[in-house]
Amino acid sequence: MTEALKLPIIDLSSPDPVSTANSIRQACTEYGFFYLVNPGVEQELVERVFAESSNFFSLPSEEKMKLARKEHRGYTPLYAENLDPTSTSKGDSKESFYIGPLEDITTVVDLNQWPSEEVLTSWRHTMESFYRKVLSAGKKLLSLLALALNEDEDFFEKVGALDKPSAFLRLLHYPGELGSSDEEIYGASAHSDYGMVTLLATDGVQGLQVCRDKFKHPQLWEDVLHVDGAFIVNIGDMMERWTNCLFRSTLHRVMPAGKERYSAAFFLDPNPDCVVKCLESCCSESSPPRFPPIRSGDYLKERLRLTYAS
Ligand SMILES: O=C(O)CCC(=O)C(=O)O
Ligand SMILES: [Fe+2]
Repeated sequence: MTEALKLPIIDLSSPDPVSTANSIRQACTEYGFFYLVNPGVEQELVERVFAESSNFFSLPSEEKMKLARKEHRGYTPLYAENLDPTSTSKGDSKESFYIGPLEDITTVVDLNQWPSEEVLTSWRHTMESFYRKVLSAGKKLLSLLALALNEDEDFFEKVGALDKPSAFLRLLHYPGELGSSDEEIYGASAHSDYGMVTLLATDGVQGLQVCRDKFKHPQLWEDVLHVDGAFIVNIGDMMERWTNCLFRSTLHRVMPAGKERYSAAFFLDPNPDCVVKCLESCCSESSPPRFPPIRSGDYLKERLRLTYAS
């Protein structure tokens, strides 16, 4: 039996940054998860993203495999990924599509892969609009996270995290029918996110669960219900390092719902050259840094290598 978790609700449009930052601090220390309302991304756009996502995932497998993941952009088929290295499962029952930074074409080549415009005419435009809007919500949220950590609101800019951030939009599709199997198959097996912060849009089909205490046995998994118009935000491991574990990167997973499910996760991670080093306000003589400083790009590369190793 699982119970639904009542996560805190943070309003990104609140005119009072100080009280919002206080609420964020509490949410991140207690849960590492919260709902973000009024993110400045229209519901109509979110619905179009899911409709276009469905158009892509409905294409024949050979078509999708033409855009197979390269440079961490493009399509990953069912069972390609096992997020829980301790599990022997054949992989997660999800397929996905990654879209990386939308570089200014005058300065850097676009490494993204896009479905043919003849087949999916408005697909790229929809995804680019969504990417830009969520990135802008994420940057605003990071200024509040900085305040929540007693830093200046432009802290993440000053340390170089937001100069060409490593921000990846991942469209996810969990099929409804899985066929029979002896092994336990997860939509997404238990994991914590690797980076700074994740903003997740879900389509209303249940499945996401969190485990607030990973050391407790047996583990208690609680449902995170969908809230219309809200993003589900969670703290990633890199932010946990930055804050010396003050902010929690919480274990989560997606259970098969017996019903098809779409979601879109936006992983907002620092520029690869940004060095993640314990914040002064988060360590002391009695609580020294638990992790050495690390270049963000090196950390993420290793985590991704392990995920796609098998
Ligand atoms: O699809 C979801 O609800 C969660 C996906 C997720 O946790 C991830 O991709 O890291
Ligand atoms: Fe995740």
